[in-house]
Amino acid sequence: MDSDFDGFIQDEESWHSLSDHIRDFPSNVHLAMSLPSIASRVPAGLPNSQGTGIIQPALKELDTASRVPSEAILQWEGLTLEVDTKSTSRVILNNVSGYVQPGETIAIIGSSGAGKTTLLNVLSGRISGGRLSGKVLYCGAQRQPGSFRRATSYVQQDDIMHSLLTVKETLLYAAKLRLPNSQYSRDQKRKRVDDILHQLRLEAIKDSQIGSTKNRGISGGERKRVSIGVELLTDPKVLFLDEPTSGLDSNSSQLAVELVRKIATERRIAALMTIHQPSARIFNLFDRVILLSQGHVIYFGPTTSAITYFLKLGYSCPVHENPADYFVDLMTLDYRSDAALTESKMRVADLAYSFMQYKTQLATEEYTKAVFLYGQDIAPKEKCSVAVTHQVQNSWMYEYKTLARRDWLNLMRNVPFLASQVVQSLATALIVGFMFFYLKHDSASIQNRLGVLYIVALNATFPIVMPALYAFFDERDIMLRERSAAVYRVTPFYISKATTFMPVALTSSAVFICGVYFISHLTFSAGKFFATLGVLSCLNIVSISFMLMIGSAVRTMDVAFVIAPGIITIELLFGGLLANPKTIPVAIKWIHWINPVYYAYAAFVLNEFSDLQFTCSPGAVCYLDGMQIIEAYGMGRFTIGQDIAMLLAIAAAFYLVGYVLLRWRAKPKFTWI
Ligand SMILES: Nc1ncnc2c1ncn2[C@@H]1O[C@H](COP(=O)(O)OP(=O)(O)OP(=O)(O)O)[C@@H](O)[C@H]1O
Repeated sequence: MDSDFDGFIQDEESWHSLSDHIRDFPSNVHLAMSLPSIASRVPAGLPNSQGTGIIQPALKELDTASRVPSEAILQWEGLTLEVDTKSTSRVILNNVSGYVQPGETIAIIGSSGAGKTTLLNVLSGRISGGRLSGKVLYCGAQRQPGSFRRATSYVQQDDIMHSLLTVKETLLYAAKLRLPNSQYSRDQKRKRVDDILHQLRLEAIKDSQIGSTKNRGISGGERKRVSIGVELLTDPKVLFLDEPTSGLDSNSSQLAVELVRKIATERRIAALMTIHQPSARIFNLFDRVILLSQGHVIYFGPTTSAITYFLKLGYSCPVHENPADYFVDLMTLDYRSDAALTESKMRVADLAYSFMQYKTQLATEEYTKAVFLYGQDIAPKEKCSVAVTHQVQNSWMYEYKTLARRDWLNLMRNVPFLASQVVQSLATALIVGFMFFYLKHDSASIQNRLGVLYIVALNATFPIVMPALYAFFDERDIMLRERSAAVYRVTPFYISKATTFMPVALTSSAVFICGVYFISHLTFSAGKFFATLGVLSCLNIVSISFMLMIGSAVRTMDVAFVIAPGIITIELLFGGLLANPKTIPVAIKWIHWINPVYYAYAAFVLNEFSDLQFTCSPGAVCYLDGMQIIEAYGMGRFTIGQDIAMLLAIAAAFYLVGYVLLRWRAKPKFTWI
């Protein structure tokens, strides 16, 4: 096991030096160790604070829970998390204990890498990987993942939202999806949104778009308040916030914390937030603070007692210094030199050890009454209840309709995307149309007809898949986040995506085929035109299903943008024009049997050439009958109907695989204790 304390705590000399400091620490009580991982490293024979004996082993008989007020909504004891790194394992959280009561706001403060987010994730039930021990109790009982998730909310550090929705729309769709129809009417949901807008002072910007790095929207502080508002809609009993002030200026940071505190107090919500280095004003807003360093608790208690506590340890915070800065400096390892690092490690170990002793002392009656840690009762006595307000899920159809409306609104607002789809289709149709202008019925037109039909098929692959894949990744991240809060099912999301991308794909293909058909003068009859359009629509459906499958299978967009074009290129290679299907080696022949481009192209060729007659040009390879061409190119194996059936079967297979992969990806893989 390895940690930043290694090489220090195991070093006997360091422990002796540490014990010198500890010896001066409160000596009116019996000192004992309750932090097993440190205790186990104390060299045998180290004198205790009175210098009269050996430091006692952990006092197992001390029930730390007995010190936790009965109204604590969430309490955690002995949380230890160990993760494996490449060469060794590392302790990220070390015997962390604490609790939070309704109506109070607690800050987890520490330098970068102290374990703040990890602690918040463990408490909110969002930790995966590593070996986690200890216990987390909700209302004094073990947490049930489903009901705990519904009773709590988590505001993530990065605010991922639909950039084209307005503030009010964002909250309204969140209310529609998160609040059950059985308990909230449409008007009540709207009222709830208005209340949140008012409470978080968002009324002035309620009609502004959220925006993103690409299109400017509301400010960072406003975005954060919208994120908080979304999570407050369900009236959570516990609100977790990961670095809600990160990236904000001091005024916005203060406003965010002030509002959280105010709402937490008014609505009796227990708010727990990580914060890196708050200003003095923000620091004073917290009811209690947890100071973390290298996974160890350095202090947990009322904010107002922190200065006194550290003073008792011999660390006097200068009058004009921000206490939070002072504490974080104390807790931070100094990597500027070996000597500074050793000294800072000593100090941090000293602080961790001192707090551990305080915890032990608190078990005694005198200390329970002492001013330091549990002297203040923030919450009036109230009974904690595990019953949650929002347990009923909305119907599948309601979720689908709401998600589809939200997706559609987003899509329609994405004017550059829509315009580029239409312009691309129109421009390509004109170029292709005039390149193969007014095809005749001679030998040369055979090659041109085969070429133009291949481009029609090609135009339903890359131009459809790539932009949709890009849009899907943004949406998928939002879905994964909303799913982690059990906001809706995966199926309505998936079907909503499949159905909202489709009209755009079909429209751009229709624009393209109309242009090409009439300018190139492909064989025109209503039957042939609509048959081509029908096959093209089926290929579009396959492309959307392929996009969903890749988007669900691959974790990052960078990889998806390598894999998707690679597969499409193979499809085009085996599509029937570049290599004759009859001559493909047996070992790889199967590729064209599962290749949608082949079936679409075969149907196009069959449709176009089946009734055509050609004249022979002197010196050219001569085919008089279109059926000869179909036979020569290996395109007549199936009827158009069979080709369409194969396309739809491939689309169904892609949809299914994509759905299974997305479900797997969206399934929470968290460790529960
Ligand atoms: N799964 C993991 N595997 C390996 N190391 C991890 C893992 N999770 C967290 N860590 C490490 O644990 C330490 C604490 O991480 P955490 O994100 O909790 O820190 P933090 O206090 O929130 O820091 P910051 O303020 O920079 O976000 C870091 O050094 C991090 O690299």
